[in-house]
Amino acid sequence: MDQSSPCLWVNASLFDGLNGAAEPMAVAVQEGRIAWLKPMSELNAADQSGFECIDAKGALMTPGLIDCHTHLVFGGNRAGEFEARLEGASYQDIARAGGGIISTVRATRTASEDELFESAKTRLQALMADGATTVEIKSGYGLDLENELKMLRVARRLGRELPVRVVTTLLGAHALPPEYKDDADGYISLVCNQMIPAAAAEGLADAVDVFCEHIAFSVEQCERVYTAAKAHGLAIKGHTEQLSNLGGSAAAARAGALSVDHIEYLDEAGVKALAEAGTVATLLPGAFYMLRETQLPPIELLRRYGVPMALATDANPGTSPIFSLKLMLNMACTLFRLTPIEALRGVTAHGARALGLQEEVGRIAPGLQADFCLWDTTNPAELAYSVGLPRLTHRVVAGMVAEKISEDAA
Ligand SMILES: N=CN[C@@H](CCC(=O)O)C(=O)O
Ligand SMILES: [Zn+2]
Repeated sequence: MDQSSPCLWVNASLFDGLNGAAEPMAVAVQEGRIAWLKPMSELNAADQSGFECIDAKGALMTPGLIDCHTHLVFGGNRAGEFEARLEGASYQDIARAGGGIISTVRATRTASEDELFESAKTRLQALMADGATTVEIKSGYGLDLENELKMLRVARRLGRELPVRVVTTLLGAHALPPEYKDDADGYISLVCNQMIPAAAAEGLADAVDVFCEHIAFSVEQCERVYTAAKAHGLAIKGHTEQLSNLGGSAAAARAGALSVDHIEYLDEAGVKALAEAGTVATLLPGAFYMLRETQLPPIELLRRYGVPMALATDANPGTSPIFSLKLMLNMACTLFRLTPIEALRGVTAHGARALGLQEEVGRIAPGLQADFCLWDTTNPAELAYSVGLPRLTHRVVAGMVAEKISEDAA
């Protein structure tokens, strides 16, 4: 991505990733990074020299949005499973009968790298059209060495070819592939001894994730994966407490996980463990909605213990075929009772923390990469309040206007 020439964005209604500003702000960008911020009332002529001035005309400026949990690369789709669930089958029943994740594994294994790239590109573009500038993408539908690496190569290529930062996560421990039926420990050995070393050696993964659940892997098996990941210098994350409480979140936190995700069944001991370890709780209201779950994540406890809450789409063909972070803002408020500002922090500052990128993206602050969005409103709460509007007018990545959707705002 090219670096931009020095730009001064003036008259912005700023939400900096944590809080809103009381008055219009000027934001200076140099060499793709935020150089400084100033209230408009303090801006003088000398500040502006050497900068190209762009008038935001009062538009809301937010950090570029961060989707810290997606499964964007996959073959086929699961519309049939959606229909079966509407007729009464549960996600767990479908998984135990060899459908669910395993049906996407079959379609992903037979797809070529180019086919996976093209379909994932369309999904990623949908997220970008909604303001995403950083997107995490997991493997997890290959479940053998060759196909897990294939998925990660596609994810890396998406980051190279599109104006968006892509963070990749190896999710070999997502489900038990048919070849290892009745030998989950043997499969975990494959993940630890072959997938993790290969993904690390080829620079294909930034982190390693697991699915800790009765229909997937035990706490002990997940701990083996964490140990191997850390030995190869990779960050760790977990799908935990989505369908039951196994204690997977506390185990992940003890191992130093960046985030634990889903967490509908998390209890107070688990919340305490997150607070002690500084692990982020990632909320995924899309899966909660699609599975018509009733168990709510422990939002009040997370607030009480000061655990940062990230928010993501979990975009995937089974539990969350939803490619809009803005819809997640609304769902986090309507379903989980987050405030609009908490929800926005979830897709900005706290989303960045869930990826270990808090010194790089997620806030509009000096030194960070200049990734931001302009919206045709002045009120941050409207991003969560309304679905379909307000419009994104500009998406800026590393100081460059990657998309200018409208002439109205600047
Ligand atoms: N919970 C496990 N994995 C995914 C679902 C994947 C699928 O059903 O294809 C999730 O995050 O919801
Ligand atoms: Zn997931």
